[in-house]
Amino acid sequence: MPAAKDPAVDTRVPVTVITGFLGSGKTTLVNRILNEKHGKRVAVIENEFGEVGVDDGLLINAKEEILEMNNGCICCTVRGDLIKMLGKLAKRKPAIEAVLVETTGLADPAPVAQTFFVDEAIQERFRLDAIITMVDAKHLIQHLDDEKPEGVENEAVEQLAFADRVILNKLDLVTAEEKEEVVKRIKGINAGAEILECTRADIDLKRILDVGAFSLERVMASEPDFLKADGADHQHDTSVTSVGIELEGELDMEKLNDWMSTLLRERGNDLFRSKGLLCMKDSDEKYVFQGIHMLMAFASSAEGVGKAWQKGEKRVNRLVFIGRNLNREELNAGFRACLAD
Ligand SMILES: Nc1nc2c(ncn2[C@@H]2O[C@H](COP(=O)(O)OP(=O)(O)OP(=O)(O)O)[C@@H](O)[C@H]2O)c(=O)[nH]1
Repeated sequence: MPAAKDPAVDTRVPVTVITGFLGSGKTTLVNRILNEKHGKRVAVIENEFGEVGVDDGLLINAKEEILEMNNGCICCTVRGDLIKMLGKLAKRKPAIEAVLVETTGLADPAPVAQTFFVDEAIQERFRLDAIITMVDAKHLIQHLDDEKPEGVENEAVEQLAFADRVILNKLDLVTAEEKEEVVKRIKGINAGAEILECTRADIDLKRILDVGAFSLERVMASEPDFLKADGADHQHDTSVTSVGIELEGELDMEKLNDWMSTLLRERGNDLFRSKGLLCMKDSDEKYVFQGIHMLMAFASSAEGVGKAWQKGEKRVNRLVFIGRNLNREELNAGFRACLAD
């Protein structure tokens, strides 16, 4: 086992892994951290599930470094990319002082954590500070109870089990009784992690950043093979897929609203997540669509959500659906029909 360094003299760059199911509020938390005047040079590594990335358009225009990894899942195929990115960050001048890794909503955090202990060069420069798991208070129980095919992990359970801190987000969407039920379920999976309650990821960042909460010894005590696992032992639920659509042209807001409302009302159970960056007829603003099961919302860059279209930026609509039983042709045709005449 690699020797642990004394945290008091450990000068390595702290890395915070932000995990949590699809739509739980990870990007909202990253934006909050980037907005905060903490005076640190922070780099963000983003990994999104799906064929079309949207999160780059949702992160605020920060001076910080944002690195995208969208060619696969961070917990299996792209671990090499993560190591390469960290290697590059380590050479930055002036030096990066903190790294945030936002995983996909379907990632198992264990192999991501393992990266910081199996690669010597990474271990020299970085230390895994904490695994933070975001929880959508409204939808967590549904995801914990989701029946998986034989041998397939439930990501929502894994993400909680591995958490050093749990952020119980979206309290505005649940009653006090519902919240208590969610807390009970979280404690049933992970009794040791501190639970921080909030809405819109509004928490005291001192409770999650540079807290030295990850303990290799503790993980090894419950998972003795943690450092030996090669990622091949965990299987994703292949019935959950994504459909990404990229389409040029201006959309008709009314048609889009009608189509999306009907789609989420009828298919919301299977549609875990939908999100998009959109171009509306007669508007220079970039619109953001956010869907989580049956809940949906539109916002625009005029309201401070996402970034406005940049000068010279090609105005292409990007929309992604993640869920079960997705019908690609139907989704493509439905979206295309929302184009303005
Ligand atoms: N009502 C409510 N909505 C929230 C809260 N926190 C975040 N949201 C909204 O939930 C949606 C998803 O938030 P994100 O931060 O994009 O979630 P995410 O975990 O990054 O999503 P993925 O990366 O797609 O897995 C957005 O529309 C947010 O504005 C909250 O506390 N309450």
